[in-house]
Amino acid sequence: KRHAFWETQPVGQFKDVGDSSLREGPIEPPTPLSEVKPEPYNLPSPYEWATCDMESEETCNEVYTLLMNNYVEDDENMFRFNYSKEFLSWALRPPGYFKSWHIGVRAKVSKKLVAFITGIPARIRVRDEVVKMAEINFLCVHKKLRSKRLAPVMIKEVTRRVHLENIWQAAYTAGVVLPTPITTCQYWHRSLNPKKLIDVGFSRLGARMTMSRTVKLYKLPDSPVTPGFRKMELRDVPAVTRLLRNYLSQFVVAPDFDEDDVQHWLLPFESVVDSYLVESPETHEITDFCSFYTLPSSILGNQTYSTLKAAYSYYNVATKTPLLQLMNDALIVAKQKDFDVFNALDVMENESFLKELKFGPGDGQLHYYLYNYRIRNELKPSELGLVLL
Ligand SMILES: CCCCCCCCCCCCCC(=O)CSCCNC(=O)CCNC(=O)[C@H](O)C(C)(C)COP(=O)(O)OP(=O)(O)OC[C@H]1O[C@@H](n2cnc3c(N)ncnc32)[C@H](O)[C@@H]1OP(=O)(O)O
Ligand SMILES: CCOC(=O)c1cnc2ccc(OC)cc2c1SCCC#N
Repeated sequence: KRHAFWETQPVGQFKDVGDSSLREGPIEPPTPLSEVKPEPYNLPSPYEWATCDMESEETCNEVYTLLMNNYVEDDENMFRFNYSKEFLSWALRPPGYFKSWHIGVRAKVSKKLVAFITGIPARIRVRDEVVKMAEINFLCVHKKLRSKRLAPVMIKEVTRRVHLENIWQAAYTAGVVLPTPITTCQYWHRSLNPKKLIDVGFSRLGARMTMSRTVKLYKLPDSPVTPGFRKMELRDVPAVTRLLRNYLSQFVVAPDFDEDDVQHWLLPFESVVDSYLVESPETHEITDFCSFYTLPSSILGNQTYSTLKAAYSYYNVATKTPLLQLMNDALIVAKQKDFDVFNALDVMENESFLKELKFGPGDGQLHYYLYNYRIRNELKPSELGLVLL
């Protein structure tokens, strides 16, 4: 069978695509908590479940090392994501998080961490419904344990633990096609250090282009051009929350951020997330906002370079400054911070600036999924207001 596991799950099935008789919303009703399986699913005998305490430096380090060696690689095995320990601790401990949703699999004898999957709670709005969901991420099975059907067991276990907290929906992304994407996005890349990207083999010199001509093509001013452009501070949380909630209301699927969420997800955190805003010099009103997160990648099989420093566009709101100018200022500060590349998905209004700011389309796609929630028709990326880490 094509998807032996996913065809058993309450997700949109390929055979249902286009069936307009199916209503939008939950696919299955909640189960009474007394009927949720109280004990963990069975693992193959050499392995055991382990709840990972991400407040523990040692455990954080084990998770970091597992992911550094076994997490997502691009199709050409040129890069592998290398989420930092600080990033993982931040990404997994938002307001209201559950430690029990940070799930590891260890070898019983050696106690070695060999697999991982996580959930964090989030309020996600789908059209007019705000739904409590789990955002599932960092699913990883050690390279030596692949293709043993471990992933379905891990997915069922995180599902069980989410159900125990009376949450029945989830959101997740993947580079692979599963039943059934709610939308499919394209990655775009803006070179900040074109020489390095050419040296590692990601980019190629354009026809009739010299290296110095290419460096000049991607050159940026030394500092942002927008008057009042500054780093976000704690005192800005209420205004940024208002700005962001209003902006995100236009999208079909978007997070329902409150001030605590904004303080966690968008306040600058060194080497993890950067956020800037425009405070009008005249009125002191906060009119615009931009942010990006730091996700390095290991460069596989290159003698000269070991790490790619990549910035990923996060949430951006332009109400007075043109979005093009705001994002160019984001590129300028990312270059100042020595990032090699600035990546963005074609979600929200990003399409309006990608080509003009010299982003090039990537060859990877990112599929978005909802678990136990049917969307009537597939969304356009521009209808999506959700960025998962
Ligand atoms: C109400 C709460 C609900 C919460 C849960 C919601 C759902 C959350 C879902 C998770 C969201 C994660 C989001 C996330 O973390 C972001 S996507 C990143 C996923 N991780 C990686 O790509 C890291 C490198 N790869 C690996 O570690 C392994 O290849 C993994 C572990 C990916 C699969 O391990 P394996 O050794 O290669 O494979 P088997 O164990 O033999 O299992 C094969 C089965 O797994 C299905 N598969 C493969 N990749 C998948 C993926 N990325 N999502 C979902 N399913 C995936 C595959 O279709 C097949 O099922 P099928 O036979 O039906 O086709
Ligand atoms: C230079 C442009 O490519 C990347 O930044 C990059 C870096 N590391 C990865 C690790 C795993 C990986 O697996 C899909 C992709 C990358 C990519 S391209 C897609 C992410 C973006 N933007």
